[in-house]
Amino acid sequence: MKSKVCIIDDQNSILESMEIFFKIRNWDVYTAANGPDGIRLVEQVRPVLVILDIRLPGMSGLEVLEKLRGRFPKLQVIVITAFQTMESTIQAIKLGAFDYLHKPIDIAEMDAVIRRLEVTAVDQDREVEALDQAFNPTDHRPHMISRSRRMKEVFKTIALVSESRVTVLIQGESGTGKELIARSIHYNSPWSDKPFTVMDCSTLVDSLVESELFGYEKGAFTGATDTRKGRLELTGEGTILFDEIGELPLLMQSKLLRFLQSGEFVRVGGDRPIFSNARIVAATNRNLTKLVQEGKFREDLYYRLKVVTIDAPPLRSRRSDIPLLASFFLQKTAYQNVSETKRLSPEALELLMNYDWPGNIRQLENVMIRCAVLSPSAVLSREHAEACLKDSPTFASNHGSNTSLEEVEREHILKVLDSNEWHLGRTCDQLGMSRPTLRARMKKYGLFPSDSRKSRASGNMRCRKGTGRKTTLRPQEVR
Ligand SMILES: Nc1ncnc2c1ncn2[C@@H]1O[C@H](COP(=O)(O)OP(=O)(O)OP(=O)(O)O)[C@@H](O)[C@H]1O
Repeated sequence: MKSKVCIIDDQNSILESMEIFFKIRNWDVYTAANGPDGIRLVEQVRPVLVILDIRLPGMSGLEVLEKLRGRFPKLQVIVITAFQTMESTIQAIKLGAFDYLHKPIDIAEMDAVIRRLEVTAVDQDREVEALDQAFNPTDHRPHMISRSRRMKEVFKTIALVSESRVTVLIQGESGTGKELIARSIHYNSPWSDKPFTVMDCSTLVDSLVESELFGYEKGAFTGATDTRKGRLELTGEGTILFDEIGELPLLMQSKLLRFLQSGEFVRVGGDRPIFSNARIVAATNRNLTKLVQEGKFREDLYYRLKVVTIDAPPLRSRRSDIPLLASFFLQKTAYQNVSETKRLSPEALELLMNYDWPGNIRQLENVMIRCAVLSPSAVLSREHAEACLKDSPTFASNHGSNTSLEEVEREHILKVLDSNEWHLGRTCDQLGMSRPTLRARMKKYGLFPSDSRKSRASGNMRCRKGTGRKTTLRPQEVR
């Protein structure tokens, strides 16, 4: 089926040349010479694209744009202006025009805009439409956005473990979505109406950990003027997440182990054992096996926790998720700020796809919020995305030139392997390499799927914990 375009312009010569331009590109073309006729035409024809002159007799192009935007939010509009006034251009972009062109129209420029629009419209519309269904602001369940093969495995495990109450250990770099995975387990379980509680083991002072977790009796220590329930008790039959479990002090590790073995604990200053049926999930961005070897983490506790383990993959090993996540965060920001959803230009998307994201999804979320809020236009340019990224701690090191050719080649091959989820055929196509050459290079550089994370992690700075973390808690949640 042909795509439809409506051209609204009062100049006959423009209508005619535009009609030819689109017809030879296999579009169905409809024309109108003024605003009211144009609006009626769009209502009848329902095109995917409108080419709109800003200066029209009677009703101005901006008024037409505003009316069309309100009624057809997904309609793409390219505005044409003979007068290069910044105000009307800015106004048009603010009102959601996809792009603008100046008269006299340069065919090459027009072609480039249409190509960009087609890529954006096809790729992003399909995704944003899918996201429209996923993004429901009144639905408070956690939304995990992904289409990558690696995350499908995670989703499967979440589905399987959520039906039971087994202990789950979630491992992964900072910002990979470990807490979101824990929430998904809880909210997909039969106990989703019970509380979800977070015990952040890294931020608590040693002496406070025990009373925070188990609670205390009145008079247990100076300042204990009342009896207080700890997080375990507050969790009831719900789920308690031990975030950054690797940071738990050794003394508390043995107390937690005792609880895991018996299901019972005692409040600080108390003597009555209390039974808890809370579901335990632990998360860590540290290598627990290494901590065990170094004597910093109890081996028996480690095995108690890892009944089921889930590995949250770093974003750079599932680059196919980047467009979807970026669109999701733009949409979320627009909803939170009651503004229009910004879109990524293909060039901006390319930049995001080639970046390594050492701070993972949290970093991408922060960059997209910054882009959405600071971008003056509805379509984010590469330059703008670059400016928003540039404050990221590792951007410079990602783009530095102080590396040998071999290092660059290794990095590039690894990046393409990652983005194709280690599918060798697709990687060969993209690299323009034969399969034996690719295999030889992989051998030379020691690239194997399981090494993907290790080989990169060493060079990357970690995002500081807490940046961009949501602080709003739902009624059933306790932090
Ligand atoms: N698949 C996803 N879809 C949408 N948002 C996601 C996804 N994964 C993570 N996020 C978002 O990214 C941010 C970081 O996620 P989260 O806090 O779960 O990471 P984390 O691994 O627990 O980080 P840390 O180790 O620093 O505690 C959150 O705002 C979260 O909502």
